[in-house]
Amino acid sequence: MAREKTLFFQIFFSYHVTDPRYLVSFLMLQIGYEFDFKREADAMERIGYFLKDNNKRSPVLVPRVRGDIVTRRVLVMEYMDGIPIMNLGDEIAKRGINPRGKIAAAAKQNILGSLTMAYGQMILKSGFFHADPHPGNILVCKGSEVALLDYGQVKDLPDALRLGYANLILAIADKDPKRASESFRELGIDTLSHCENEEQEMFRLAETMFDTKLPPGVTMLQPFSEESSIKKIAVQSFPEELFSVLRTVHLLRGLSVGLGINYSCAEQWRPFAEEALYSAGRLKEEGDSFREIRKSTAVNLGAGNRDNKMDMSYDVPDGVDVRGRYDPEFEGILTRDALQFVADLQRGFRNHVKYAMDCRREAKTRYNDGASPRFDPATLFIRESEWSCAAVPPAVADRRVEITGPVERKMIINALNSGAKVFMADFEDALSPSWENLMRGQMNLKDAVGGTITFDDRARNRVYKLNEDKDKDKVAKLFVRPRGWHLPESHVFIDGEPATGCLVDFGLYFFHNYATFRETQGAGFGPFFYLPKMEHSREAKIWNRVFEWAEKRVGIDEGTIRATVLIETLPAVFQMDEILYELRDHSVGLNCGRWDYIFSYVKTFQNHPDRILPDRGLVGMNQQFMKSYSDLLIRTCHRRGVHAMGGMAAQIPIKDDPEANKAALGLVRKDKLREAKAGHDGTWAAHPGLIPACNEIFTAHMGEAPNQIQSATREEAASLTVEDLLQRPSGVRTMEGLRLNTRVGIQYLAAWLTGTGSVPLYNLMEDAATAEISRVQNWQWLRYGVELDGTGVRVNADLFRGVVEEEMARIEREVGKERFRKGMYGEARKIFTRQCTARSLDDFMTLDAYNSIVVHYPRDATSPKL
Ligand SMILES: CC(=O)SCCNC(=O)CCNC(=O)[C@H](O)C(C)(C)COP(=O)(O)OP(=O)(O)OC[C@H]1O[C@@H](n2cnc3c(N)ncnc32)[C@H](O)[C@@H]1OP(=O)(O)O
Ligand SMILES: O=CC(=O)O
Repeated sequence: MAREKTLFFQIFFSYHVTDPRYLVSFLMLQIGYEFDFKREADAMERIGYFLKDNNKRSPVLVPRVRGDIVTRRVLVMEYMDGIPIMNLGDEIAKRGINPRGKIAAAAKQNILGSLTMAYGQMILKSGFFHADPHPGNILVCKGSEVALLDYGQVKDLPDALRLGYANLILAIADKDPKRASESFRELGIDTLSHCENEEQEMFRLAETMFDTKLPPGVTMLQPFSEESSIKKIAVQSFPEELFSVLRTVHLLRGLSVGLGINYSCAEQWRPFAEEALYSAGRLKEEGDSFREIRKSTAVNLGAGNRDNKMDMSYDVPDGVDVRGRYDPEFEGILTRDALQFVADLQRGFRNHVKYAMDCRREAKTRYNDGASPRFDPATLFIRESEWSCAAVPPAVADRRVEITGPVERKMIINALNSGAKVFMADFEDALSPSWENLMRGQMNLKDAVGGTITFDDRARNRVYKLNEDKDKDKVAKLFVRPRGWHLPESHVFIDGEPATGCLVDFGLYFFHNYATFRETQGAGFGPFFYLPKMEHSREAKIWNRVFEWAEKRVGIDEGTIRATVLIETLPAVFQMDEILYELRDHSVGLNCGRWDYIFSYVKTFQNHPDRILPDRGLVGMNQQFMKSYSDLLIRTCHRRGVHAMGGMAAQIPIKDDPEANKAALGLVRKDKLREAKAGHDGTWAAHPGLIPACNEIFTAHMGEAPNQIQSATREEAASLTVEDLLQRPSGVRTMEGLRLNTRVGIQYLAAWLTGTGSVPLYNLMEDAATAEISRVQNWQWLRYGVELDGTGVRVNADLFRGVVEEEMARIEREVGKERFRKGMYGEARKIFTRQCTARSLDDFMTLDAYNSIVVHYPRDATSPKL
């Protein structure tokens, strides 16, 4: 902070050294103001009202004044209970909080975010602002709320300067040197530049003076170094009124340095600058690009602006902190009541989830020490006794073809219209869980359940909407797959911790849709869910309790929410009866999540050199461990009276090669025929183009019967042994296998990092589960230095480095230079390589990659790393 003050005075002197009267009059004026308490009280009230009027909740606390007893010499105001921001470090230490941990980072972001928001609004929207954010004037109160004290130094910017400054903020945020130069002129900042690249230097000067962001690695600016813009450009005149802005920005920068958060206030203030210029008629709403800018910022120029309000934050209940970008469109999802519902869920179940994750870690240690998953003797009675799950709801008795896909608007409409019986709308493996994707996904589902969803594809002049006769069963029934228990939602903090991702997905979807869903889709049942990646029945028990809790909370009949559990981890195959038992009142079957299952095989046996997989392409349903798993699942489900769903063939239609397309479709048909014959009640399709074939095969096999629950008992599967279930898949390991894993893994991650969670690659569907196989298989081959068949070559770090290099070059050739340059391939390569070469295998690649897509408000504030 002291450094920032020095910098401010250095700049001050450099501009006014020729006329010391400036400094004397400036100081006299400020000192006079400091001792006029009546003026101070008025300023405090004016700013307090302004911030309250323009926000649902003021970003900072402004003390209330006891106006009746204020005089020029006496100021009486509300007592603010907090600690000075200078003591924040001590307080964090005193409370035993890790100063570099997530909680401390979250608190600091909150503090700086609140101050930035308040100052942006005051300076740019009102022009009347508190001009003294030095640390002594900032208190940190309960829940990281910030109180702003001491209104002795306030500034009332003339409109011309306020708008000129708004223009400069946009120039800095947009990195537009031309606009910055124009703004300088507009503000009356004259320079005497004789340097070569004058416009660029002016822009650097603008950034140095009016933005908080420091260049990478710099913690202190050196304004008078030979390289500095101030040296290169002599500032001849500078409007005195702007000094308070300059000083405020520099104090904010000092705070940000102190808090360890390097961020750009110009970027954060862009919406306020736009609002100011827009209201003054200087910025026109022109076409899509302007709307896009508005969408991507936190400003509310939409409905909320009609009454001239600018709501910049969600209305949250106590203990809830939404760190994701504010968007007025998301407000319909993030209502106070919905957030309260999610917070109550989180509070009720967080300890159960933590315990379950601890148990996962313990089991992992056992497997790493040589044990294998097995049936649990303690739950023999569940496996051996006769019991059934609750009857299948009539609305979903027939599930012969289910389509899956991310919660993307057009795909939701296409999937619901596709002719499939069910659409599994995915917040999990097919979705990259960015804030935007999650919130838009919730909005899309709400519209889908309400039957109002439409999508206007202007480029193709096509409007998408739901099939007209939805009452005639032409619209697929919706199942929603929330994320797995392990994934956090780092844009929503509850009581200082990131929320559990699946509780946010479930909570928001359930809260907004349960009533309509039950009326229009579920015939009194629902909503319906798919539950992923569980390893043990204790995790199913948590879900069961969540369902009971939700039913009770909203007053619907117990046992009417229904869920299908994906059996997609190796330990879970030994827990199928137990999982159904825990969910017996809420179950509607199990599903063979084959891709995650393969991934889990490698993960579970990561320390078992005798379990190394062949090429990924060879690990199909014909391998003994895969076939046995599907057979046992069918037997288990049918014995308990629920659906045994098949899985996903990876082939998708191939548009430009009829022969290849025929072959791909042939493989899908073969896979579906195997499933139907084995006794599955239905299957998954990745693409609408596969639905007719899947339908035809299941219908040919099942006829008019809605399922095979009664007819395909598969009693003989009871004799399957542990060895059948664990048998290592056979086949060769090849250089091409290693290469394919590498280019698929990197391309998938590159797509995921840019917001796409399922992609077609080499004519196959790729999502997080299939990409995980590529990752863990490379890791396994590297870890054990496997010999590639027919070459005598062993996989090692050098070989892998070369493969990565060559495959990156191939990807660049395939996708084209331009797309490659603009994409996230470099970052994806880094993550994928790190994951494949790590000493110990990370549980999930997406946990690591998630750090790259979490964006907290304010943007660029450091996000807690997982
Ligand atoms: C292992 C697991 O967890 S499996 C479950 C998770 N994975 C999934 O759900 C994958 C779902 N499938 C998909 O995402 C896509 O089909 C992909 C990425 C595999 C292929 O996508 P694309 O190559 O873009 O498909 P393509 O161009 O052939 O699409 C043609 C049309 O079908 C639509 N479409 C494709 N797949 C789907 C789908 N799953 N649901 C709804 N519509 C779809 C497209 O939107 C497009 O519509 P349009 O003609 O109106 O524009
Ligand atoms: O989630 C499905 C899978 O196959 O994995």
